[in-house]
Amino acid sequence: MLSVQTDTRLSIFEGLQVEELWTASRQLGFPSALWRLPHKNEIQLLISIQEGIRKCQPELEKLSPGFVMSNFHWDTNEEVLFLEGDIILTFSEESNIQDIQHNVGEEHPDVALLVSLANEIAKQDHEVANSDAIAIPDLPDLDSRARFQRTVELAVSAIRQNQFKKVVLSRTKDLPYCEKFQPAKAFCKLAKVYPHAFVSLVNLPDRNEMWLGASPEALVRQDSSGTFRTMSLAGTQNARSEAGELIPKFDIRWGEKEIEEQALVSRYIVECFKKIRLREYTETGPKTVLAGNLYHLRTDFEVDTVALNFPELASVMLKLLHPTSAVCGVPKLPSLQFLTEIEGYDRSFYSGFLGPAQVGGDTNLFVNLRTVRFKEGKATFFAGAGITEESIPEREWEETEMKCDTLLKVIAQEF
Ligand SMILES: C=C(O[C@H]1C=CC=C(C(=O)O)[C@@H]1O)C(=O)O
Repeated sequence: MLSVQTDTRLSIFEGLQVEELWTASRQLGFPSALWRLPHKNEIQLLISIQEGIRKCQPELEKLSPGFVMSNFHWDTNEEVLFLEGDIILTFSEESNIQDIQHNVGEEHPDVALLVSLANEIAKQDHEVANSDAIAIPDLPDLDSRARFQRTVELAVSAIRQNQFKKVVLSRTKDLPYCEKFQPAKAFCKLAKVYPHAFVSLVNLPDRNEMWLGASPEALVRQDSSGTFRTMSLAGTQNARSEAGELIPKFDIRWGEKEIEEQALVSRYIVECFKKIRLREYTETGPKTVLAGNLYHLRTDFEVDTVALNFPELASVMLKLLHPTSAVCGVPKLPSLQFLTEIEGYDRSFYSGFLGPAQVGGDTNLFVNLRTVRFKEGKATFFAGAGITEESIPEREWEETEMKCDTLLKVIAQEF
């Protein structure tokens, strides 16, 4: 598909801010995605004007610029959601438009409508606050706590009976949110607070859902120079002391449980490379990394796909890797079966994958973690924890609470 770049000074988008365009696009019912890659300043906004949400095979190197999103339960022959990049705007940190790519000309009536609505919104009162938009309950949710801890006990006993070695069990936390809540504002706040994360906000109008997240975990990345990257991420510790201060990285000590939990994920990735007889990869780590309010253990893997003449590596690895043992378990099939039966809810897009494909020649898919779904006045936070033989149910519950807090503490605060 033809992609045209516009001189931003001559564009009808000139002067518009990311939040105005996001809100206008949402009001007009256009599927859209907003994201900020880890350690980057630019924010990108993709709007699908013409076709709504499509489905496609994730043959990543063959896709036109767009945004991919998949459920956790994804069979490798199944298609994934694809938001076509009819317009892709790049904003600087100060929210100025730096670059515009589009398949749809600026003379298209829907583009004109979008811009005129965004201009209207820009003129409106900016004082609408996000404060108190999400109500945080004072009381712990004892029912779901007891239920989750029971699933952990059952997992530990299944592990002791050698049904599997590790399983990642997850849960949700539902909170009401009101009309005042502005997701694009929450996105900008998360992007500022979590420079290490892949921060994203996706609007899926046909489901009447929005997904906001700050993921610490890359699944497959392949840039235009042909470097492929993935990582194993597991093991969790609070990064803040009781006084709320950041604990220095060098003070963090990992127990055997976490070291083994993360090593299982690394081994799983190496097994995937072995399946395709790929030996030329570099492996760095494990090292302690900060992810929002938490520390994790991470090992990075890198492959030069040009040297190996393997341009489709990202697509091949996506099918092999998902679901990794950071979100499912080891071995994959019995742990998947166990969690599907025991969790008692549908993970939907949580612990699936999402991200831009072929935008500027780069593909960056992340595991959909530290995420919240907004639907019909209910904000549903999702979090999981890796369960091994040594797991203590209460601690695993606390870990899922801390993971929910990664988003909750930031977006429920006053703006
Ligand atoms: C499953 C989640 O995190 C994964 C990634 C990092 C650490 C994890 C852990 O320590 O259990 C999980 O494997 C989640 O955030 O919901």
